[in-house]
Amino acid sequence: MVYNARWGILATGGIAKTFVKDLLRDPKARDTNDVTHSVTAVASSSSKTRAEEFISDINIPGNPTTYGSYDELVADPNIDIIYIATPHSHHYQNARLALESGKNVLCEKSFTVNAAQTKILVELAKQKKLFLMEAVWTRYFPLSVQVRELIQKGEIGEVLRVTADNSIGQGGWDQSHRMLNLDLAGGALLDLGIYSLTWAFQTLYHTLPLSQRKPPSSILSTMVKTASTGADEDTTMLITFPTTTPSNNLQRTSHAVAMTAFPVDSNPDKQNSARPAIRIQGTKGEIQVDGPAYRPERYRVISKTREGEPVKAVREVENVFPSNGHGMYWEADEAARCVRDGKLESEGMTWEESVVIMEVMDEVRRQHDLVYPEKIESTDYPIKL
Ligand SMILES: NC(=O)C1=CN([C@@H]2O[C@H](COP(=O)(O)OP(=O)(O)OC[C@H]3O[C@@H](n4cnc5c(N)ncnc54)[C@H](OP(=O)(O)O)[C@@H]3O)[C@@H](O)[C@H]2O)C=CC1
Ligand SMILES: O=C1OC[C@@H](O)[C@H](O)[C@H]1O
Repeated sequence: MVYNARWGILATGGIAKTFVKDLLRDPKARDTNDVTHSVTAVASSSSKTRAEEFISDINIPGNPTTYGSYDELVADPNIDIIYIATPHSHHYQNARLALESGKNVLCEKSFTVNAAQTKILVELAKQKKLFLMEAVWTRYFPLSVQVRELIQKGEIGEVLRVTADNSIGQGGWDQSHRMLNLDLAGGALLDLGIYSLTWAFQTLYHTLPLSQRKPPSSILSTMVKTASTGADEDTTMLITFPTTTPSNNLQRTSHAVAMTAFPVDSNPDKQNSARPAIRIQGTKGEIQVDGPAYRPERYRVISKTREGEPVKAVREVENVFPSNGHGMYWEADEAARCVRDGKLESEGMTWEESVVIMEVMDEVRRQHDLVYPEKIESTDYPIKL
């Protein structure tokens, strides 16, 4: 039996459009034969007309219902799961609205503005027996799954160090733009740094059995804020994970350097996407992942060669994007399967891991006194933002 997930789309901005286009691509093209997707409703906080335009722009079939408010959307009985695509500042209020109304939720990254908000959403989902997932789409790429499996199989030995960079070399946004606007929880850390942290965590944390996953023992960071709004524009984190599997009785820790920036670029000339944005370094070799970190295109496995040994061939694997998609359909398939199976959370991005990553970002912000407006940081509900 094929399960069809009926989606409600909350907000009609840039990523909502990209996500819905991927939802509409033929699942069979990516060998997904057990779930399909349909969009049954779209809501815009701007107007019902905006929702109608969104539908006609993308040519969404099936005549979805349109709403001029999110309140109406969450009351629609013909929705299995709501995709939240508002700015970071609004995720807590929007996700809470959906959960309080009994709806399953896939919410864009960063999940919320702080860990306290994420914890409340998780408790609510648990209490109401609803599915809730932070939409960290990169984790569901076949490439990410393969890299995690290679690490777990010991292909590069004990992984001791990861460097992950998600820097875009862009700027010049207006102060009100969501990338810079503190009222929308803008800045590099929450928007882009989350992907560098994703790589640190999915390699050094997620690859361990659940019982062995331990939050970082130390977090050091540096941050540069933009003069215009005070949002962070260049943030680097050094994250140390406690040892869980001592090798040869050596109490070694692993660590990650997670970087993100607006003014510098992980791939400056854009001519060659074969720049490793991520390096995963182990005792027996290294896996390099070519950026951008949020939409990686390939990885290569380089085995360590000892003096006198023949050099082993470098294995390079492309991440293929079936039906010329963006790659958001893999997370959508995962969400649909979880809802179908009555799972409340996804194994690829557990609630616990989302909370730990939010706690890392809280700590980095604390170290640099980066605070968003009180309304945005608040756990009160409902608040009109
Ligand atoms: N996974 C990925 O690759 C990407 C994820 N993102 C994430 O998606 C989210 C949205 O980003 P993006 O689509 O680029 O943002 P946009 O600014 O393009 O869209 C945001 C939408 O949110 C709604 N919204 C509600 N309240 C506000 C408000 N006060 N100010 C602005 N918008 C508001 C609007 O829709 P409406 O008027 O219809 O209600 C708006 O169109 C962010 O969390 C971001 O981190 C972004 C880009 C890529
Ligand atoms: O999630 C994202 O990935 C792609 C970036 O361009 C975007 O700013 C960010 O929100």
